[in-house]
Amino acid sequence: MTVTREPSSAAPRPGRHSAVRSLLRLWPYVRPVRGRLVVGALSAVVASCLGLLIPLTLKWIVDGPVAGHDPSGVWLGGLALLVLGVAEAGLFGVRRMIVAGPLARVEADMRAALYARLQRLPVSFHDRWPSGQLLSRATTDLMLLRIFLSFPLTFLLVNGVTIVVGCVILLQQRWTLGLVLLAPVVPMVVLCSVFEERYARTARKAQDQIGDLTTVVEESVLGIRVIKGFGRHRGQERAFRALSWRLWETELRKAGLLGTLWALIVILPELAIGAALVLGVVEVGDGELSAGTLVAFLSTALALRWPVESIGFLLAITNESATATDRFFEVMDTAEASAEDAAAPVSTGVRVKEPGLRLEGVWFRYPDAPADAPPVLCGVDLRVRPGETMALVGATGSGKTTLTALVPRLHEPTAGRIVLDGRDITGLSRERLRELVAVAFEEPTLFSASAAENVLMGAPDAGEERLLAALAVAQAEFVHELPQGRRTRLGEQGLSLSGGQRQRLALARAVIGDPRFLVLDDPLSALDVHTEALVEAALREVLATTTALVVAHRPSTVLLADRVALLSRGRIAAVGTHHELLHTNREYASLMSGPAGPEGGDPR
Ligand SMILES: Nc1ncnc2c1ncn2[C@@H]1O[C@H](COP(=O)(O)OP(=O)(O)OP(=O)(O)O)[C@@H](O)[C@H]1O
Repeated sequence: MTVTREPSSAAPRPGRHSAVRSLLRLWPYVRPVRGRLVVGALSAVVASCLGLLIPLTLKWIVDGPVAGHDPSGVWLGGLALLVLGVAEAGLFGVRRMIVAGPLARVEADMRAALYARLQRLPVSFHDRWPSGQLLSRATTDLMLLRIFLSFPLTFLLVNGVTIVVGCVILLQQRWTLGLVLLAPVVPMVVLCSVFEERYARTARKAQDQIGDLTTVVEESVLGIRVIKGFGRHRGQERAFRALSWRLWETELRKAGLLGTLWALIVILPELAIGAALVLGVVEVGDGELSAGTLVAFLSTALALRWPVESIGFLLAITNESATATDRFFEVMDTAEASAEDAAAPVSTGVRVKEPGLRLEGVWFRYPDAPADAPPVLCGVDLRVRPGETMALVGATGSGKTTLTALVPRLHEPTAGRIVLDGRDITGLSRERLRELVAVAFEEPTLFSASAAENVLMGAPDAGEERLLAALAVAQAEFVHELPQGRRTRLGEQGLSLSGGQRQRLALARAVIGDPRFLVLDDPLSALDVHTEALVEAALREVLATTTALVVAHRPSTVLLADRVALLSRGRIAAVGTHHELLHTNREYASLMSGPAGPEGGDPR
């Protein structure tokens, strides 16, 4: 068995739009640099059209100075060719200089917008979307879009104009030969539209598979300890190889489609040029056409080869970019549709003059839970008085963590409401709610910043004194022993620390802001008995002035609380002091004394 997630199509996605409609959605990001893009495109159009003057100059040289044996005229013609070549190259260079910087800005702006949106998305969104899918959208997809804006977007226009101008020149030179050259246009248009549809599907598949692969790599790196500990590296390797194999197959299909299109796009015009050459030579032989005109005609046709041939390649990148745009906006749109505030039940606005924390008829079911699964919480009523510490006890899987996540609005209740100091939390701004409520989870997450920065996340404006006090409460003074003291940078996710050290830093982060409400999800589970006793002694002082809800598995943690609430089958089954419940409630007594609880869980 491997620990990889399902290929992701987990990431929900709507049906595909046309490539143009998808790409038009980039406009708000491209708008600020539109001037530069237009100037860049115009320079490239002028450069490309200057290239088309070269065959006309050749015609002048052949029919004029060469036919008239005029060496100075040939030199003049050569000089004109040189000037045209230099001007063409110079203008293409100018275009690059004009657009490179602004387009890097567009990419950075889009990435920043995506990152900001990801930060604001509800936890339920992150539960649903594999992280690799989000990573690949923020990196490879956005890079692809920058490449599209700087190259294919301009060159689809430039090559289109060049082909039209070239065709006019060809028809003007000799319309009969011109028609021969234009004959492949209709089959090529049909081919391109069939290709567009097929390539779009395959490109989408490949980009999603890159996301899946990124997820596997990310999970393997983050979970390297588990993988090594269980000797699962071969299984992981197999999973990775299977996914890369699938990606390889899709990439081969893409290459096959592109190869077929390219071959036809190259062969059809070559055949037409061959036919025109034969006809042209016959006409020159019959004296109906000058040699210079034939040279100019064929040079123009050859000059149009690259613009025509590149169309397949440009269409391919355009298609992939449309897919990348869809993938980018799938996240941005989901965010708009399911942003926390939008998902929140409408605030009743009722002000109850009652301090403390109250849960009223709270129901909750995870959005991605199976349809036949019962709700995790089924009408929870609980009141925590101001300054009181309420322990929340229940069997494993009874919904304690879920309940605590509702208070800081990491999830929204399906029904019912949560009231802090008489105000429905849905009526409080996010900032106000974060000021009022601090949380510490059983699985402490630290960031690759210094120990002090991690703690100060709980109160960015707190000074040195409060930082030291919070570290003392959490018995996290070990940070002073680190190589650079509390300024020591912690490794990724704080993995350079022990589980207990991480928990203590997370606890310090929760208490530093001196919050009115403290929600602790079994915050001492990784501590040894001695350290736990020290933290509890210090925490008692903090809890004396704070209204707290503390998930507890062990009697020692329960004893921190004034009262205990027993969560069972989605409801609060009993509330009382630890000793009252021990004597009056068999389920509670069994949970606290060790044997498996009634839900079959391990009460630890
Ligand atoms: N993101 C999720 N999506 C769907 N179901 C979930 C999700 N998270 C938790 N659950 C389910 O919700 C139920 C309650 O989980 P929760 O983590 O709240 O239990 P708990 O009482 O805190 O357990 P423990 O004591 O082991 O920490 C479990 O059945 C779990 O499988």
